[in-house]
Amino acid sequence: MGSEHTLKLPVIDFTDLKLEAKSRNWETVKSQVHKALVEYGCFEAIFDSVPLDLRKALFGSIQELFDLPLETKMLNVSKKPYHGYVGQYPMVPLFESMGIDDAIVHEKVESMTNIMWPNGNPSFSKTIQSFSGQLSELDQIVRKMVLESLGLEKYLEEHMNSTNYLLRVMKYKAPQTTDTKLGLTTHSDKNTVTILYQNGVEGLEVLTKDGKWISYKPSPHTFVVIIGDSLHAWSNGRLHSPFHRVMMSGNVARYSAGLFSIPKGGSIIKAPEELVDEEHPLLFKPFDHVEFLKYYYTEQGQRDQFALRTYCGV
Ligand SMILES: O=C(O)CCC(=O)C(=O)O
Ligand SMILES: [Fe+2]
Repeated sequence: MGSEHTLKLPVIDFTDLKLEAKSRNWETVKSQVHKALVEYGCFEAIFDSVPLDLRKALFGSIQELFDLPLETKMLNVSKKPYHGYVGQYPMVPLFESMGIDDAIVHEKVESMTNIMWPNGNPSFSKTIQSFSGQLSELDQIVRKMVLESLGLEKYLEEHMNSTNYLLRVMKYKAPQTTDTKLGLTTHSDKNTVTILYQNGVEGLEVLTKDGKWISYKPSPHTFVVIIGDSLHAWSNGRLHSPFHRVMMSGNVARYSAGLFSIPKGGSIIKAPEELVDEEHPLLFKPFDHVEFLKYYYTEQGQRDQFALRTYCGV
C-alpha cells in the first residue's frame, strides 16, 4: 500500500522546444513522450511557453465565470453533449463545468463571452483565447512526436486538420470534510489529447495499467497530458488511454481547465494500415467520433467504462 503513495507520473520537460524549429533535444523528448504514452497514456509536462501570469489570470477568469448566477451559466448551451454548462448532477454534486468551443478562435470566444456578460468582458475572452492558443502548441508538439515515433509523419497534416479545440473549465466545490468524496467519476477521455491545468488543490488521479491509482501533485509549472480513446484507437492500441478520476477532500474549491483536441464530425478514425499486422490485429473498426459520442451519451454508454470497445471493438 505504502508504495502506492510514492507512485508518480513521468515528468517531461518541453522547455525551449518549438513546433517549427527542430531543437537539439527534440529526439530525446520524443522518445520520453512515446515511452510515457505507451506505459501510462499520460505524463506531466513542463511547458513554459504559457507564461505564469497568464496561468494565474486563467484562474481569476474561471472563478469569475463560475461565480455567475446559475441561470446565466445555463445559457451556455451546445448541441454537443458536455460542451455547454454541466452541473447539478446527483452522481457528482461537487462538479460543474463550462465548455468554450473553438477556444483558439477569437470570434467563438467572444460570442460565448457575450452570452455570459452581455456588456462584454474583454479580459475574460483575452485570457481564455491566449491560454488556449498557447497551450495548443503543446498539443501539436505531442501529436507530432507521437506520429514521428510511430513512423507515420506522412499523416501529420491530415491528423492535425481533423481536430478542433474545446477548452472546458471545471469547478469542484470543497466537500468541507476530511473524508474523500468523488469529484468526477472514473472515465477515459473520448477525444484525441487532453491537457489539464489546475489550481493548487489536489484531486486528479490516474490509473496505471496494473491497477494502481497515481495522485497528481499539483504544481503551477506542470500540465497533465492525457491520451484519449480516439488516439488510442488510431494508434491501434499502441498508446494507452488511461482511466482517471477526481477525488476531493478539505475546504478549498478546486478549479481546473482542460484543452481537448477533438475529432471533427464526419472525420473517420481509422488506424493506419502500417499499424495493423498479424501481431497487432485491428482493435477498433473505423468510426465517426460524433456518431460514437451519441452512443457514449446514452444511459447505457454512460455506464460503460469500455464504451468504445462496445461501440466498435473488433
Ligand atoms: O479536473 C480534472 O483535473 C480532470 C477533468 C477530466 O478528467 C475531464 O474533464 O475529462
Ligand atoms: Fe478526463
